Amino acid sequence: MPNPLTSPKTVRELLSRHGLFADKRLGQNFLVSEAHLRRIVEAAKPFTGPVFEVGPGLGVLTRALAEAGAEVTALEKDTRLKPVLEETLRGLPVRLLFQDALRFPWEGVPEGSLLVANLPYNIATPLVTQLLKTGRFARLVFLVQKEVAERMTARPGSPAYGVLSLRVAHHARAEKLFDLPPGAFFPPPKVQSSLVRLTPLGVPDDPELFRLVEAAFGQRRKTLKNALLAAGYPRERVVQALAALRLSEKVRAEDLDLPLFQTLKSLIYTGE
Ligand SMILES: C[S@@+](CC[C@H](N)C(=O)[O-])C[C@H]1O[C@@H](n2cnc3c(N)ncnc32)[C@H](O)[C@@H]1O
Repeated sequence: MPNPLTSPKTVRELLSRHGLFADKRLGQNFLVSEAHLRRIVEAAKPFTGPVFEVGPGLGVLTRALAEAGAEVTALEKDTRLKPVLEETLRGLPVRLLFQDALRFPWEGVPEGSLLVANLPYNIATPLVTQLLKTGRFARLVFLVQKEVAERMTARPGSPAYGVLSLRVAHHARAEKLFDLPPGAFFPPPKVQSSLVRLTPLGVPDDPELFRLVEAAFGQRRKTLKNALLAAGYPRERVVQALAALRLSEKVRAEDLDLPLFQTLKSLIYTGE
C-alpha cells in the first residue's frame, strides 16, 4: 500500500490543518515520491541494528522504516512537528526525540547502529563527520544535495575533492547510489539531491592526519608546500617529506590520495 505521506496533496493538507509551513531555515523539503522512498528503504536494509533517523519531518521515511521492521529512533529539532508526528506515526513503535541532532550524544549509541535520513542540507557535513568519528555505525544511508554527495565520493584530482572526501575515505566505503530531481520533494528545493551509502571500515579518527589535511586544503590556490608552511609546519620537515615521497614542490593538495596523506603525516610528524 502506498505511503499516504508521499502525496503532495496530503502533505499540503496536513501542514495547513496544523497551521504549519515548511521552514526553509530547517531545510524542510519533504519527500513526496513513493518510488524513491522505496529505493531508500531498500538501500538501508538489512536492519541489523537500531536505526537512527535525523529530521523525521512529517514522518514519511520514519513510517516506511518502521513498517519494514526497523527499530527507529527519530530526532527532530522542530517542536512544532510534535502533534503531526504523533498523528502520522500513531501505533508504530518509534522513539521520537525532539532535539538538535548536532547536540545528541552519538558516542553512546549501540555499536552497529544505522543512520537512515533525508538530511537537512545545512547540517549534513558536520553531522556525518561527527557520526563517522564515533565508530558506532554499521551503515549510513542518507539524502543530501548532489554537490555534497559528489564531495563525499570524489577522487583525487577532481574539482569536488577535498577535506570531506578524505574524511569519508578514511572512515568508510562510499557510494553515491542515485540522484533525485527537485520534484521528488515538497516544496521542491533549487538543487538536485542524491542518496549516499557509507559503510564504515572500523577505523578511528586520526586528529594529526586531519589537522594536516585541513592545513593542506586551507589555501586551495597555494601549492601543498606553501599551504603547509603557512599553517606553521616546519619547513625542513615539509621539504624532506615531499622529497622522500618524490613529490614535486609544485604539487597541490588535491593531487594526493588518502595513503599519500597518511605517509606524508608520518614523515612530517616523526620523520619516518
Ligand atoms: C529534508 S527534511 C526531511 C523530512 C522528512 N524526513 C522527509 O523526508 O520528508 C529535514 C528535517 O530535519 C529537521 N532538522 C533540521 N535541523 C535539524 C537538527 N539540527 N536536528 C534534528 N532535526 C533537524 C527539519 O525540521 C526537517 O524535519
